[in-house]
Amino acid sequence: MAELNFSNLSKKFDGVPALHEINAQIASGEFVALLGPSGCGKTTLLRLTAGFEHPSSGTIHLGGDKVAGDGHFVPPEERGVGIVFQSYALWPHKSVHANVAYPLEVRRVPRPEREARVAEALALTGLSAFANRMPSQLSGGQRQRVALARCLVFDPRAVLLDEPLANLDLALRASMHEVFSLFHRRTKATMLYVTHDQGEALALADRVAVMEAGKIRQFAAPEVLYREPVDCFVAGFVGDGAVVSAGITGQTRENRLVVNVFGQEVLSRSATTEPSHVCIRPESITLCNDAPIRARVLSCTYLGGRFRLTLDAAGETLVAFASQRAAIGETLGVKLNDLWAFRDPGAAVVMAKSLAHA
Ligand SMILES: Nc1ncnc2c1ncn2[C@@H]1O[C@H](COP(=O)(O)OP(=O)(O)OP(=O)(O)O)[C@@H](O)[C@H]1O
Repeated sequence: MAELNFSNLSKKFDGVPALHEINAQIASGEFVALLGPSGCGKTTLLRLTAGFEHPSSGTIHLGGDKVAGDGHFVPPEERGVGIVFQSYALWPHKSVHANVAYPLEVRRVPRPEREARVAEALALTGLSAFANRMPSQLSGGQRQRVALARCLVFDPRAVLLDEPLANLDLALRASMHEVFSLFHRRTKATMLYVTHDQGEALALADRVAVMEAGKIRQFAAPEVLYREPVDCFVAGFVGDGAVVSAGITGQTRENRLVVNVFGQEVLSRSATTEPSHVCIRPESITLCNDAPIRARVLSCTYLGGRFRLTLDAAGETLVAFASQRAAIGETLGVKLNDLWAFRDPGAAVVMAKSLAHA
């Protein structure tokens, strides 16, 4: 397996930027998810890595070799990357065994070795009993496992997956998460996984690159994205909760900030002393009758074991968990603790604009 490196990578289609100055390093054996809304450039980054597109500028290195950029271009079939598509892309007239064996036939691997490697790939993906079936005789999840086995069998330098679970129903998606995790643990493959489903990205990846409008906004471990988002976009896109503007009023000896939220002083973790916003996750909210921040219940949904409430506090929508059902329209007290404060890069611009108007 090999590390993957993007350096100042940009791509334009007919002069319109789809990716802008992407810089990222993916370690050998790392599982990275590309997460972002439709049109943010995830698939374009994957296609550039596979060799289906040429970069407009910048370079891509795979395992230390330059595969694209600066006048170099290694074609897809020579990059040694495996690709798993949403549509499975299996040969319909070949059995499961023949589909998985195909990449080895193309590479002229001798039959005994081929048989051993196919058997191993089928065992790894739990498909040994299905070797003689045709793709039409398999479920969607089983077909996707064949695509995974076909990818794994030739020992690729990296595995690229483009929304591989998008065609499957919710229950099957959850069980496929375990298949992907197991696949990754056993093969130690370098994996680049495109999804717009944040649950999938946070559950599966070692690190997640959150993209928006052709740029990477934050590239970090799932728990860091959730607990320490760098800007309003990431805070709002990843995880549940609210993003509210807030100003600093003090600092504790433990380097916690005291910020003013809804007219109350609240302790916050932060990487800056000039925050513009706080991120309020459900875990930061305790509901208690005598708390000074008052919030009106907008909705109450039973999640099994607990209720998810949406609350209106001074015009902002908060999300909280409760052990008991709350009535819609009821007013509750909200206590905030352990928020995350950050400075949104856009905040300075907003301030400058409003000053200019004044
Ligand atoms: N071949 C192409 N020609 C012109 N524009 C393209 C082409 N491929 C992609 N684009 C544009 O580049 C931008 C990024 O597209 P891309 O498919 O990478 O987004 P994405 O994040 O994968 O979206 P989705 O989640 O909807 O698949 C979009 O604005 C898209 O319209």
